[in-house]
Amino acid sequence: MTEPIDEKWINKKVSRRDILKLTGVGAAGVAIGATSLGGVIKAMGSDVFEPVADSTRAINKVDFYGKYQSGITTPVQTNIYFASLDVLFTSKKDLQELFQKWTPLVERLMNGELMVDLTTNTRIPTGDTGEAAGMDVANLSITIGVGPSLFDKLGISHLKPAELKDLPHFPKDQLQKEFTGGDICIQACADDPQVAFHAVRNLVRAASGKVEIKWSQAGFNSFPADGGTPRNLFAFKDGTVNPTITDEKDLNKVVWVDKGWLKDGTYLVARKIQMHLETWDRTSLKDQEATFGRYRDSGAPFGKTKEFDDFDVEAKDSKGEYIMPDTSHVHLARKSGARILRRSYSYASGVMSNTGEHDAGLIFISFQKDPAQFTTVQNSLGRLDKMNEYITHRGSAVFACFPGVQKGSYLGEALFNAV
Ligand SMILES: C=CC1=C(C)c2cc3[nH]c(cc4nc(cc5[nH]c(cc1n2)c(C)c5CCC(=O)O)C(CCC(=O)O)=C4C)c(C)c3C=C
Ligand SMILES: [Fe+2]
Repeated sequence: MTEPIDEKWINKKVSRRDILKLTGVGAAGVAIGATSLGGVIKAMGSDVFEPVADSTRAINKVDFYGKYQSGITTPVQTNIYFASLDVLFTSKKDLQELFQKWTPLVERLMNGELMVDLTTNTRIPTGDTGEAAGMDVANLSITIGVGPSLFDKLGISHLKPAELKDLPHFPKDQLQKEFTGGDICIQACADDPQVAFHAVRNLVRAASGKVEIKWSQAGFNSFPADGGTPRNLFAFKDGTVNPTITDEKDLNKVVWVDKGWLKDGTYLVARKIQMHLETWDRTSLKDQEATFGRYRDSGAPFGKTKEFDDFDVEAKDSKGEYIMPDTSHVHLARKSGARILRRSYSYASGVMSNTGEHDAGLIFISFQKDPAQFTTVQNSLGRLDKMNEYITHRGSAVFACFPGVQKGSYLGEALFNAV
C-alpha cells in the first residue's frame, strides 16, 4: 500500500504575495519578478511551493478563526453554494457533536486542505471527494447558522432567541416548501463554483446519517473589469447602498448581535426570488429605470450623476413630483428607515417547466442583528414596489449565524454553554 498523501492543494498555487511573505524576501526588500520566483523557492531549499503567475485570484485565503464568522463581512466572492439542511437526530448532544466534528473540517477547507489525508487504497472510498484537488482555495468562506425549527426538534426551545422565528407571510409571496426553511444552513462562497460546492458536499458527506439537504441553490456575481458593483440579471448595479464592511461601529448598529449566546453572531435571511426576465426584457429602459429610481448605466440615483451620490427620497422637482418615484424599489426601501447588509447572488437554473420561462433570479441574502430589520424593509416594499411586476418570491429562510470561532473552541460553543 502506498503512503497516505497529506497534500495541501493551497500549496499548489500560492500567490506571489504569499511566497514573498513565506520566504521573507519581501521584508528584505529584494525586488523579484514573477519569472524569478521558482529560483527563489529552490534557493530556500524547498520544493513544496510551485511558482504561479501573478493573478488577482491568487490572494486566496479567508481566515477561519476570528471574532466573527467569515462570509458576512468578507468581500463578496463570485460564487455561492447555499444549502439548507434538516437534522435527522433529536438530541442537543448530537448537534454539539456535529459542530465539533465540522469545526476542524471547515478550518481545513478554508485553508485549502483536503478534508482528511488522501489514501491511495482503492478498496475504500476516499476521505475527500476530490473535485477541488489542485485548485486554488479561491477565498472560500463558510458560514454556518441554525434555523428556528432546529430548537423545537431538539426540545431546546428555551434556548431559541426571541428574534429567531419564521418570517411572516408577505403580500405576493408564492413560497414553495422545497425552497423554504431548514434546521441548519451552510453558506459557502468562493471565487470558484467548484470550490464552494466541494465545501458543502464534503461537510454534508461527513455528517452522513445525521443531516439531509432540504434545499440548495448555486449562485454567481460577475464583477465589472474595474472591480465595481456587480450587476444583477436586470442589468442594474446591485449592492451600492450597504454598510461599509470595515466600519465596525456601523456594523455593530446594523449586523452584529450584542447579547446572549448569539453575541457577535448575526441573523441571515435568505429569499429565493425569481426574476421574470422575459417580461423585463419587453420593458422600456425608461420604465426599467423608474422601477429602481436609478439609471441603469451609471447606477446613479435619479437626479444625480454618480453611483454613490447621496440622495433625498423626499426631494421633489419643480412640478412637485418625487424625483425618485414613490413606487420605486429604492424609494420604498430607503423610506422604511431600516438598514440591512445585503450579500446577494444571481442564479440561473434552467427553465421553469410550467411556463417555459428562465428559472433565474436572485438569492437575496441579508445579514442583520434582528430579522425584524428585513421585515420592516419588505413591508415597506409591500404591494407598492414597482419591481413586483417582475419578480416572485419563491423561497424563504432565516438562520441565526454563530459568532466566530477562537482557537480551541468550536462552532456554536456558546449555544451549548447556555442554560
Ligand atoms: C427586503 C429587502 C429587499 C429585497 C427582498 C430586495 C430585492 C431585490 N432588490 C433588487 C435590486 C436592487 N435593490 C436595490 C437597493 C436596495 N434593496 C434593498 C432591499 C431589498 N431588495 C435595500 C435596503 C436597498 C438599498 C436602498 C437604499 O437605501 O438606497 C438596488 C439599487 C442599488 C443598490 O443600492 O444596491 C437594486 C438594483 C432585486 C433585483 C431584488 C429581487 C430580485
Ligand atoms: Fe433591493
